[in-house]
Amino acid sequence: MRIVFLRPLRAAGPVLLTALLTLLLLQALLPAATALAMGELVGRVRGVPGEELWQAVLWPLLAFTGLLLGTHLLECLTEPLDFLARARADGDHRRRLLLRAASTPTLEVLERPGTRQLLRTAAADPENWTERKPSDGAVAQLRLLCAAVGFGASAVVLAGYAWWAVPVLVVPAVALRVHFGRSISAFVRRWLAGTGAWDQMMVWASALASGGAGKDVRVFGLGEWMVGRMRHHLLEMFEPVWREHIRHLWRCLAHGAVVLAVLLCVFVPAASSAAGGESTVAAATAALSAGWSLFTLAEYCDPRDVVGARACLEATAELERLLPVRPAAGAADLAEGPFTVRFEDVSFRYPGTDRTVLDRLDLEIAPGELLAIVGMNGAGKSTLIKLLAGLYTPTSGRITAGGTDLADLGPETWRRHVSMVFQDFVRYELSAAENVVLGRADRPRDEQALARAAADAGLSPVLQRLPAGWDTPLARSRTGGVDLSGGQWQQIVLARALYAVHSGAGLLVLDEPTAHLDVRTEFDVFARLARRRGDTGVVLISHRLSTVRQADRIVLLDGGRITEQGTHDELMALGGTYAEMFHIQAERFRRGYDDRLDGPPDDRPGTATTQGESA
Ligand SMILES: Nc1ncnc2c1ncn2[C@@H]1O[C@H](COP(=O)(O)OP(=O)(O)OP(=O)(O)O)[C@@H](O)[C@H]1O
Repeated sequence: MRIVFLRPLRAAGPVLLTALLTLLLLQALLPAATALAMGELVGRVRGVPGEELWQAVLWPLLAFTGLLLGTHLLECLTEPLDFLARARADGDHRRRLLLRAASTPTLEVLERPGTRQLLRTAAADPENWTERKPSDGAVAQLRLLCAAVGFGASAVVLAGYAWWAVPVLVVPAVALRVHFGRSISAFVRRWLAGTGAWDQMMVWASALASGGAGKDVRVFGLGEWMVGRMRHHLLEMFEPVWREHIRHLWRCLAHGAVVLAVLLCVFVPAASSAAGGESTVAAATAALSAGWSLFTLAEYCDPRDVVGARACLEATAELERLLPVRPAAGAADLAEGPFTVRFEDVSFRYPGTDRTVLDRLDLEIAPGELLAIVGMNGAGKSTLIKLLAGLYTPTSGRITAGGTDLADLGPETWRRHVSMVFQDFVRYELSAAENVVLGRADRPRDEQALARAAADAGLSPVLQRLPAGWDTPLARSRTGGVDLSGGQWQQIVLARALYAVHSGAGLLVLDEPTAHLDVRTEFDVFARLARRRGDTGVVLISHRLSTVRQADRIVLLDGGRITEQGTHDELMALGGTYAEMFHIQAERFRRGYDDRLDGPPDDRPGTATTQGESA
């Protein structure tokens, strides 16, 4: 894969980049200029009477002093510009990467294990010394280019004083640089080969330090065992690294010996020819200085930066290939007003698996209908609503809304019309209000919709207890923040989905939205939802059949197909799997085992069939 290391630096902007390049170039040219100034200085001293010496050396001395000061000044100026250019380049890299990852229309590609690893490598967030940010590679390449110019300048100065020394020094300097780069690559590869063991070591390290596993560590006395596992994985990773380290050390010593031998090959003849009067001391001094700079310039760029950044940039290039850019809004849009959603002969398999989760399924969700989907664990209920959300596309068949295929609507258009509560919802460390208005983050905050969503989700008593009401951060780690209980979080997430509905979404999908709620709150929330849903279609997945029975229609999913459907009473009369599940839950409740069916007295299965609403 062809990697253009300098590309990330485009984000630094032309002015900053030109300034940085100029400074780096000047720094690279300093050794050649210093060699010239030294030669000139020493040359002026020779044969000048004492009283004229000061006059003779004044200008070369000033030039030499200027070069020394210039070295320091250039370093001071380069550092902040270098920092700024790197920050801009890496910031831009991360922004592009995260936007790309967040813009995939479906989750399919993100869920592949390979993609996750690529995202981690491309994240420009080094976790060990082998990893580098894109800016490290880019600046290293920039330095390499400047070093090549400086190298050429030093070679020219050297040729001016001792042409024969040029091949004697240049060839080994370049060869040693290439060899050193290869040695570093081998070292990095050895490190990377051990990252699996490192990850395993980190599992135990974080378990030992975490509060969650801390209980197991104490109860089962796992401390020593875990430390032993850590040590095992640590040695698994580091023993080969240490061996490579020793080899690298020997290589460095060998390099030093070669540099010394090569320099002596030039210095000794240069010094002896100056001593013998065949050349001047000035020529010897300049030649020695320029010759030495050839080797120091070879270190102007750290090969680790290039090798480390290569992995990051290769992962980025691979992600650019894998992750499609943000799709343009679909050409079609839904007509204003209520719409019907249809699953037409839909089958689905998760990518990389051969199990058919949904099998030629047909289903219709009418506007204003409260549809419940039930089924055993793993029946495909959550999968069905992920397809409905457009997070996956059907393997075959199609899903339509208002007669238009979701694929033609495009994910961005469709998501304005649908609102969801997922089983595994995310707790954002934001204020209560910010958490709710995320339901329509693309619009300005709508106070009326916010108040209605809070009332419908039964959130008002929770808000009253929050120290700063809507503005309270929902994380104890933030100043003035609080931690909510699981049920209270569920109400926040429900309010978020309802906020989207009050802002125009025509379909509300709830996957186990009340699993953490107490019975009274759940009953109130559903009573309000049933009463106020208007034209909004509601799809509800719940294992609590006392909640489900309020639905207009109940659909039983089994083996990826709908095997039963009807109202609660119809399904009970049918005496099939739904009725069996309901009886089992009722029996467990009667024996006091299961809290899933407990509810207001008139709501308990087996005790009453009518629904009441509480205020
Ligand atoms: N991301 C995924 N990749 C591969 N298989 C998956 C993925 N998510 C779910 N599955 C599989 O799809 C099947 C249906 O899962 P799904 O979560 O839809 O069931 P469910 O009816 O919602 O179950 P539950 O009641 O336990 O929540 C299961 O066999 C599950 O292992």
